[in-house]
Amino acid sequence: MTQETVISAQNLSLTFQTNDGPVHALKDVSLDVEKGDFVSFIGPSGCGKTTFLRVMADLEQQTAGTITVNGVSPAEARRARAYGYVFQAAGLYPWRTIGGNIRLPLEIMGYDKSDQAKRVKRVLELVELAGFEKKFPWQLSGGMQQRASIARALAFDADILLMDEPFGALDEIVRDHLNEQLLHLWASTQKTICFVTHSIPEAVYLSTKIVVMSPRPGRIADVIDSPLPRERPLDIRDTPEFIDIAHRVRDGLRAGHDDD
Ligand SMILES: Nc1ncnc2c1ncn2[C@@H]1O[C@H](COP(=O)(O)OP(=O)(O)OP(=O)(O)O)[C@@H](O)[C@H]1O
Repeated sequence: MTQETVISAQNLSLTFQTNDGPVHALKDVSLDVEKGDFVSFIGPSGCGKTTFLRVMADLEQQTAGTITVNGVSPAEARRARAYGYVFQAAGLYPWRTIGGNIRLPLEIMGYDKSDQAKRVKRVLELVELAGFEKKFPWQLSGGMQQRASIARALAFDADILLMDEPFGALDEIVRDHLNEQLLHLWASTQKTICFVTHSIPEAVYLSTKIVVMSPRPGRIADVIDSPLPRERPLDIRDTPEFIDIAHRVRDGLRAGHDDD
């Protein structure tokens, strides 16, 4: 099978100039993400996970190195609406209903009204918010708002989903369920997903590739190609294979800390 590289970073560095001096958020990061990969980025706070995602999304510019998204610059990929982005905070417009928030990118992209309605219904079911379409964000819990923001990023079917700790604020049962749903969605749509998390089990459960990062400056400490099958029931988390990968992630995180 020929692989198609969707995101390619070569010796990518990003240094923020601050009043307290330069902050080396990313240093010499090289990574290829293939079409259909589910890549998790895991590492301690401040290791540059969000910054890396923001460079992919053209929300930050690297200070050295190169990066392409779908073979073009992040700016061109953004203009081509190559990706949906789910932020840590839900970021819903308070004056729009949940349905209205999810519909917004579809309206901007010119989907017809009946297609908009179908898509809103489908993604609301996917995140278990069916029936909440007419509610306003402030009428939902924080976790439900985050699920709505995930629905919004799923609604327009971009090939790439960039997800920055989307499930961090959710309780464990809902999180497990959304993890399962996300895997189903990924398997059925063959999207490429880049996913930031602090959770080792979440990274191992979801990913085909786990990128372990270390701080100061943000570098890649380990890249683990998961040997787990793509079809994953939740109880795969009790298997020796799963536990082995989790150990390797933990070792990578620990090695990064030793450099401090
Ligand atoms: N706009 C900015 N200006 C200056 N420094 C920044 C800026 N954005 C991020 N940083 C710094 O860059 C480093 C990497 O930040 P980043 O948010 O990418 O880390 P992270 O791994 O996503 O952390 P967390 O897990 O806490 O979300 C941190 O030291 C942070 O303080």
